[in-house]
Amino acid sequence: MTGNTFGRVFRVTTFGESHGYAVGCVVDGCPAGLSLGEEDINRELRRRRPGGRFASPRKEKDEAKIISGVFEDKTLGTPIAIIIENKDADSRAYEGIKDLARPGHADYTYFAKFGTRDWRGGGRASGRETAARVAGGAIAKKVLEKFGIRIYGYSGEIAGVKAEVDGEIEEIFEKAEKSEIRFPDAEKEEFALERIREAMREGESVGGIVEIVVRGVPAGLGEPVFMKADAYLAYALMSIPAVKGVEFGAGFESARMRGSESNDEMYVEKGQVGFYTNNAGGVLGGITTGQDLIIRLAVKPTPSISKIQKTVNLKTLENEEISVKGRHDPCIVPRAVVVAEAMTALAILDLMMLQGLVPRFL
Ligand SMILES: Cc1cc2nc3c(=O)[nH]c(=O)nc-3n(C[C@H](O)[C@H](O)[C@H](O)COP(=O)(O)O)c2cc1C
Ligand SMILES: C=C(O[C@@H]1CC(C(=O)O)=C[C@@H](OP(=O)(O)O)[C@H]1O)C(=O)O
Repeated sequence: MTGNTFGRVFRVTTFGESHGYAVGCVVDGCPAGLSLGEEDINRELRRRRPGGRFASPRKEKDEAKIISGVFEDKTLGTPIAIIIENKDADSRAYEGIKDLARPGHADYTYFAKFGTRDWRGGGRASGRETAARVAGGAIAKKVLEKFGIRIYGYSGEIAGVKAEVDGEIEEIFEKAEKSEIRFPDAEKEEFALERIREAMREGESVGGIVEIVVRGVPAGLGEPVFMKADAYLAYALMSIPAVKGVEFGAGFESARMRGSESNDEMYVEKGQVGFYTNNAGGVLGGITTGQDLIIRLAVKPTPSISKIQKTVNLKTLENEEISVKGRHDPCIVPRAVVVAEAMTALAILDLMMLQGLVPRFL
């Protein structure tokens, strides 16, 4: 048990360090006969890759090479191995701080656990590792599409600026995809951008909220009592670096409601059970209700900032000060959206496969 694999039936193992030769993944358990090409994966990788005015300026093409498991554009049912080369790692900014633990990053805890670490960047704790999850998630998304399940993600809040959205999720998603920061509210976007710019000027960073809506999930997915659909999704989503909280539906707001406000009242129409509201976020008793899944993730501000902070030298055990230079995301939220979609896809597909809902041959 090394913690590098997610999933019970549809399993994804990621490998690679941010400043090593490559990152990548091995996907095991994918049904045979799924049409799959590198472009299916690259489309998702492009949505996540660094670059642009409000992201790390590291220039990575993030082009996937499929080196196993696909023949004549179809999956074989054998392990699918994908490699994404690191083409633009630049370790110079890390040389002067190689023994210092960046506050908020994983330098101290990796050192405490392993007694060593790849100081050239975040290593396996780097946001770069999430490119590999997005590659695996792209495959899961393709399988889910066959079952009419679609996952939509966007930036719900950035630096305290909330997107006001309403209307169909497809439209919200399209608006978000047009925005540099995946913010679906054009009016408020300028305020969010200004908060990011301000943080950048001050050597700071900001956080926010990723929102995920999953449409087309059948009622009845998820296992009592521990492999609950919400518990498993929360586990998947909390594994994303910088995610500090996950809520479903009314989430933490439920704590302030009365029973009659929180309960989703029900009705029957033409023999079908329906709900007037969705405070549950699409899960009751760990089992999906057939409504949209509504999930929100709290993403913390990027830990690597140039503002001077107190820290420790892991070698000499002396108190020191640190200012982190280099190429960092001023706000992780817009890029984490894509990672959250991928982890959602992996968890939902795995739950479906656990229940025997996906044949071995598609
Ligand atoms: C897509 C993505 C991009 C990230 N970019 C950066 C970055 O540029 N600089 C940084 O210090 N942390 C970045 N992070 C966050 C760190 O990887 C994360 O905070 C660190 O591993 C510590 O883990 P924790 O915050 O989950 O405790 C990024 C995370 C993600 C998901
Ligand atoms: C390279 C990516 O993001 C990186 C995530 C990251 C971190 O510490 O998490 C630090 C920066 O990289 P570097 O190690 O080069 O300083 C980001 O650019 C990526 O997501 O592809």
